[in-house]
Formats: sequence, C-alpha cells, structure tokens
Amino acid sequence: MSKPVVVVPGLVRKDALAYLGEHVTIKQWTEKTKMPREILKEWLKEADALWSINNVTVDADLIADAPNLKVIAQASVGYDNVVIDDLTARQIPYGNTPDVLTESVAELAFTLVAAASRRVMENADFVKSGQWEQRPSNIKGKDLSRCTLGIIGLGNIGVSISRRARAFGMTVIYNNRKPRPDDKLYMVEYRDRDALYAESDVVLVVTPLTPETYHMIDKEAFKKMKKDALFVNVGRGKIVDTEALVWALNEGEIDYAALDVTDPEPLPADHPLLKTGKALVVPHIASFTDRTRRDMAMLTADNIILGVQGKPLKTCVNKEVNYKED
Ligand SMILES: NC(=O)C1=CN([C@@H]2O[C@H](COP(=O)(O)OP(=O)(O)OC[C@H]3O[C@@H](n4cnc5c(N)ncnc54)[C@H](OP(=O)(O)O)[C@@H]3O)[C@@H](O)[C@H]2O)C=CC1
Ligand SMILES: O=CC(=O)O
Repeated sequence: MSKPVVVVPGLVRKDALAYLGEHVTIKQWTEKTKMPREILKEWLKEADALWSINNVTVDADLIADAPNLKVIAQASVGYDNVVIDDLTARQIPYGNTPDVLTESVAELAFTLVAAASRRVMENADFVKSGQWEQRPSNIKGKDLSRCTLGIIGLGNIGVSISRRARAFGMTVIYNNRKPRPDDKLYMVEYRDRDALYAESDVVLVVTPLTPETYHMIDKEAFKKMKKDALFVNVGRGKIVDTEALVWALNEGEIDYAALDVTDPEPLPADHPLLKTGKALVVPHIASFTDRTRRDMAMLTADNIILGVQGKPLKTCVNKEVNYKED
C-alpha cells in the first residue's frame, strides 16, 4: 500500500522531517522563495496532510480541491494564519504546538523586560563605541523589584512570565477577557484593561491575534499608560497599531518598547520604530532554542502521523473534529 502524502510548503527541521519520512511520503517545497499559492493548491489535490507554515493562509480556498486531506498541523501555538472554522467545516483536525514552547517564550519575554528596564543594549553600545564616560545620564534603569507588571493574556505563557516576574520581586496584575478562577495560585490580581494601563510600569502583551485583539493597543491605550511605562509585545505584531506605537514613543506617551513581534515582519532596518531610539526589537525568536524548536517540530510530525492514520492528534485546536479513540 502506498504511503500517505504530506505536503510541506517550505523549510522545516531536518530531524523532524526524517522522522516523518519514516511514516509518510513527503512532498516538500525547497526553493528559497515562498511557495506560490497556486502550486500549493495543485500539490494539495493529491495530499493526505499539510504541514502548514505561518506565511501561508490556510482557508477554505486553499483546501477546496484537496479531497483527501485528513490533517493539517503547524509548528506554532498561534494559528492566526488559519481559518479554523473552514477546517472544521471539512472535518479536518488542526494541530498546533502549545506547552512545549511555554518556558522558552517566557524566558525570552522576561529577558526583554530585564534588558529593556536597564537599557542593556544601549549601554553596551556606549562601551563598544568608546563612550563609556560620555553615555547620557538620562538613560536610567528601572528597579523591577519596585515595579508592577501588567500582563494582557494570562494563559500558559503569561503564567510562566508571571512566575519569573515574581522571582524578581515584581507585583503582577493581569487582564484576560474574564478573570481566571485559579489566579490566586499565581499571586496575580485581575484588572480591567484601563486599570492595568494606569497601574503598570511594564505592560506586556501575550494574547493570540484575533479580530478582537487586532490593534487592541492603539493611541488611546498608549495615552492611558504611565509616561515612563515600558511596553513589551511577545504575542503578535498586529495586536499593536505600529504607527500609534511610534507616535507614543516620539511624543513621550510611554518611555520604551521591547518587541519580539512586529508589524510588519520582518521590520525594515529603516523603519520609523527603530529611528525612535527607544525600542529594543528582536526578530521573533521567543521559541527559538534548539531543544524547543525540535520539540515543536516533533510534535507537529506526530500530529501529522496520527492524523493520517485517523487517530486523535496530541494537540488539536478544533477538538470537536479530533478523531476519537476506538
Ligand atoms: N513570540 C513568539 O515567538 C510566540 C508568540 N506566541 C503568541 O502568544 C499567544 C499566547 O500563547 P499561549 O499563552 O500559549 O496561549 P493561551 O491560549 O494559553 O493564552 C492566551 C491568553 O490570552 C487571553 N486572551 C485571549 N483573547 C484576549 C483578549 N481579547 N483580551 C485579553 N486577553 C485575551 C486568554 O484568556 P481569555 O480566553 O480568558 O481571554 C488566555 O489567557 C499565542 O497565541 C501566540 O500568538 C506564542 C508562542 C511564541
Ligand atoms: O510565534 C510563535 C508561535 O508559536 O505562535
């Protein structure tokens, strides 16, 4: 019997691909350029599974002529490039990779908080350029132990960030659409969004990107933050209105930004955000450690292998169509 066919429309880790290849036939786009959507649609006509990647919009149109598709999986927690309802309508389970990256993402998020609060990058640059003594005296640090961290999106990653913040002596408040019944366990207190902006020295966003969170952080939000607030985003770039962020930094509505995610991505080197001189930006690396990327890729491969066999995925977003154990 021939093996199921899995389409991989870009580069993914070789070790996970080798493992996947023991179970299925892989059809991979290996060009450096993005796979044209029409070619992907053509390949999907014969496919049993798709290993999606975040620059591909996965929707009803993409899979319209793919009658054999049994599963789609991607190596990320966020699935804002995927129209889940379109897959559910076709009874196709979608696997993402929660949990395995939580600690790595929290570590990077807290690294941004700590580095930005002491302006580590700028100060290191003064040393490198021979300006140890000439560094401006207005670049002062914040004592995190005297600061309140406001986390918007206290989910898996938010909780993990809150633990790190408490270890640094920070007070932690949070906002979700509704309070968590277990929040006392984490020693964090719920606030509505406006109260969180008003009280926080550090505002950190780690929600998914949804129609509700798109541009949730806009001019009005920045106006409600403290003038010396540090703003951190590890959720998705489009949760923030980037123009409003540039405005807020230039006008002194907030003090500084530290970002793992931006809109656009990649952020061009001449982008006005970088010209503010008040932003620490890293290129979407929060889960980028060798161990974690391996775990994410292996979990994706497992979800695909299970899916093509008609078995329940390990991690499934649209659980209502996840296959049932006999
Ligand atoms: N930078 C990076 O490399 C990475 C970024 N991410 C991003 O982080 C996101 C969160 O991941 P994770 O913690 O695992 O996910 P979870 O689902 O565990 O947590 C998401 C949290 O966001 C809250 N939330 C959702 N919508 C809103 C809203 N409108 N307002 C306020 N809070 C909201 C949810 O609470 P409630 O439902 O009660 O509102 C929940 O607590 C991902 O979706 C992804 O976009 C994830 C991994 C890596
Ligand atoms: O951005 C990364 C993710 O896992 O989501």
